[in-house]
Formats: sequence, C-alpha cells, structure tokens
Amino acid sequence: MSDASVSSIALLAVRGLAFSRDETPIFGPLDFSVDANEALLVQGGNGAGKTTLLRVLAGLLRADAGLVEIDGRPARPESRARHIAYLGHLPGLKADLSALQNLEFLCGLHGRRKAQTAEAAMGIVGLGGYEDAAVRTLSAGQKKRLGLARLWLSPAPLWLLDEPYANLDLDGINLVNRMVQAHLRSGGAALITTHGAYAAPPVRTRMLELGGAA
Ligand SMILES: Nc1ncnc2c1ncn2[C@@H]1O[C@H](COP(=O)(O)OP(=O)(O)OP(=O)(O)O)[C@@H](O)[C@H]1O
Repeated sequence: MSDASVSSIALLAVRGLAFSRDETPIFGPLDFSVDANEALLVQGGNGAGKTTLLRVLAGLLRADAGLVEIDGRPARPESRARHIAYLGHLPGLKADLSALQNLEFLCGLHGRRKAQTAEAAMGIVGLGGYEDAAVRTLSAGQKKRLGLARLWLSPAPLWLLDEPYANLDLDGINLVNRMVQAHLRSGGAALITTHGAYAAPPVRTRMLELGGAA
C-alpha cells in the first residue's frame, strides 16, 4: 500500500478539493489521485465526509474549492457520465419494475460494457431466477446485488463505491472483492468508502483517511 499523493498519470486527480455546509468544513482541502489498475480506500468514521466526497466526485454536489481531473482534463458532466459509475447508499432502482427491466433501463441510460448481457450479470451477482421479480420484493442485500449487476454492466472505468459491503453476506463481500479485482485487471479503477471494518479487496490499494465528526 502507498499513500494517496498525486501521481503523474491518473484516471482521477484531485487537487485542493474542499467542501463545506453552512460554512462548516466537511472535508478538505484534499489532494489525491487514482491510476488505472488501482483502488483508493476512503476511510473514516460516521460523518467523516466519505459519502459527501463521492457525491462531489460524481458531480452531484458542488465543491467550494479545488480541481477534479478525469484522464488529465477538468471534469465536466459529459466526462463524468462517460467515466464514472456511482454505487451509492440508495441503489436508484425503480421499485415497480422487475430486476431485469431495471438493468435494461439503466443500460439504455448509461450504456453497456461490451459483450455483457443483463441476464449474465444477474447470474454473476447471484440473482439468477430473480429476473422477473419486482424490485420492491427484493431484500436489501438483493437490491445491493442488483446495484452490483448494474455496475458490472457499466462501461465506465472509474467506480465510486459507497460502502459497497453494506447489507451483504460473506459471499456478497467476496463478490464485491472479485468484481473490483476483475475491474482493475481490465484497466479500471475504484474509490471505495469503508469504516475500515471490512477486508479490503486484494488489489493495489491507496488509502485516504478522512477526519471529521464521529
Ligand atoms: N443533506 C445533508 N444536509 C446537511 N448535512 C448533511 C447532509 N448530508 C450529510 N450531512 C453532514 O455532512 C457530514 C458528512 O456526512 P457524510 O454522509 O458524508 O459522512 P460519511 O463519512 O459518509 O458517514 P457514514 O459513515 O455515517 O455514512 C455529516 O456531519 C453529516 O451530518
């Protein structure tokens, strides 16, 4: 493992990034980078700002200061849409559509990794047989697995994973680690928030520790 200082070739590079709410600093200024083939583990206690950081990187919140670069260029909505797949606490699924319909809908919106099908992705995440189940009938862990299937189908190289292990059983935790490993092996990168209680994926990993409120 190494620290999260800025490197020269980076899929994602962040300089002086800071965010506050009502003039209360939440994080920053932060400097870090993530190269292809590596993961950045963003650690910190409850309220440290991990989710907020990922939402800023995904372009869902605006930073107070700093620069986010994707593939060496300042991040714009189009480059974020092309490069980033975000798996947040809320999986962003339509409750009344079936699991498969949700995946097809999201692939229509965000594109699809070459040579992958929604059916195959459901098998990979252990949801074979649930294709026609309405999402509202799935358990929290099954919804998380469906979110992982969506991630697997995404063509985006940079994964932003907010507590990806939450709600998953041991098999699900291993699934996340295998997915991250395969994604990095194929040239991708991942930012993963964690409280530090779970095993990190066995990949080249940098660490970023956020301080802040407990
Ligand atoms: N929508 C919001 N409005 C106001 N304050 C918020 C909002 N979302 C988060 N915060 C505050 O911002 C701070 C950082 O929250 P954030 O969710 O980023 O932390 P976290 O590190 O992801 O925490 P956890 O590990 O508990 O998920 C917290 O103090 C939280 O209370």
